[in-house]
Amino acid sequence: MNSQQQNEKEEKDKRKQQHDNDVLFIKESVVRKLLNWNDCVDAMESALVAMSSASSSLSSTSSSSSSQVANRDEPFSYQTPRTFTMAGNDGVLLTMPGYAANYTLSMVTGNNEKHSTLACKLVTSFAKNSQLNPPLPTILATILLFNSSTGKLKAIVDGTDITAWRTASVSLVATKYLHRPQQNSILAIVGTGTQGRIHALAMLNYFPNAFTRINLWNRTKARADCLRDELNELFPEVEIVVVDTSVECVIDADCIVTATNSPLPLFELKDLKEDVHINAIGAGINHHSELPMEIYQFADVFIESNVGIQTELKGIAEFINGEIGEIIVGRKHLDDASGKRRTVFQSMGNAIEDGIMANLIYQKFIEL
Ligand SMILES: NC(=O)C1=CN([C@@H]2O[C@H](COP(=O)(O)OP(=O)(O)OC[C@H]3O[C@@H](n4cnc5c(N)ncnc54)[C@H](OP(=O)(O)O)[C@@H]3O)[C@@H](O)[C@H]2O)C=CC1
Ligand SMILES: O=C([O-])C1=[NH+]CCC1
Repeated sequence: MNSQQQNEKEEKDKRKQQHDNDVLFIKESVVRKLLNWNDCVDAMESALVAMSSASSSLSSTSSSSSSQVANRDEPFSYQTPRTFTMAGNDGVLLTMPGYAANYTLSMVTGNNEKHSTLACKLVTSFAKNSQLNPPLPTILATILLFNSSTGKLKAIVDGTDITAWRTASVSLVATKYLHRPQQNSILAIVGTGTQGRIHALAMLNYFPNAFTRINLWNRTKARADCLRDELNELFPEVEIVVVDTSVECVIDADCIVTATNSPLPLFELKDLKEDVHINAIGAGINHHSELPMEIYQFADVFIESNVGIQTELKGIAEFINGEIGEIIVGRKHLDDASGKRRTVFQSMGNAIEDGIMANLIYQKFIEL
């Protein structure tokens, strides 16, 4: 190491020491600059694996087993079902604490260094925010990130974009493992709010050349028109079509994203192709109101984590085939015998994803 490199290293160590003493605030505009699809997908794949390790299922059900797993080398995680505090008729505050350990971020860091993270996301959902002037996002989030060895708060990270990007990135991982889009595919985005928009961007960026057409549907058509204009600018080679009904949106689609607050199903089983993958993101009354029960019944259904299903996915628990992480680590396989297959990724969102994302943003921030 020459003297210039030595100085740079000392400078960096000093800055790190300073960061260890301070509580950092990482604001939205900074978080946004540090997000990119490959890193987020890598991080979310690690999160899904950490949630599905054998140790994680033990640790999420009993406190004594969590001490048994503490010395293991494999990735594992611990989280409890999130809490919901109603705030009047239109709002709710969710608390989402989680701990993940021994996970790697090889695509981001280029090595197999192990990481751990302890975090709690506080997230609100206020249905009428889009009607404000100027409008606010419906979902607003903040992530408290702790030193996972001492418990000392190390950063407060704006979590609104993280929530959007991590949800779409988890859908990308689910789509990759359950479906893998082929060339000349058609994508349907049902609901073009924050999640619908970020999913469209994610799918087009991460699976380049797969989708030749995107069908967009939104209850308020102007919002779908806006997204069409944005996508036309960014992806002139893709045909973007705004349609009048949610059924029209999905009827010829190979891959579907539903991202609405609809309390009622948006289409039926008979409206779908035989070989189709659905990422079901939105929550109406609960996290499975956008699809009719018969779709869950006649599809392979995968989720992120078994934690919280008894409260949030109760109505479909009997149809769930497993966690995405179980497919990633090879503990479960899709039955390929039929040739044609309907798959559903029922998304819920959870704390481990947010903790791993917040820690990734923190690492990138202190290395700027
Ligand atoms: N799985 C996960 O990890 C996450 C899930 N979510 C869920 O995703 C959904 C979308 O969130 P987000 O995009 O942030 O919210 P937005 O408010 O940005 O978008 C809401 C969308 O739902 C549509 N919508 C609302 N009510 C109905 C209805 N009755 N019928 C049809 N469409 C309806 C809206 O249409 P319009 O424009 O006409 O109002 C809009 O397209 C929510 O349910 C949210 O809870 C959010 C974050 C993470
Ligand atoms: O995981 C999440 O952050 C949320 N899921 C539904 C509303 C917010």
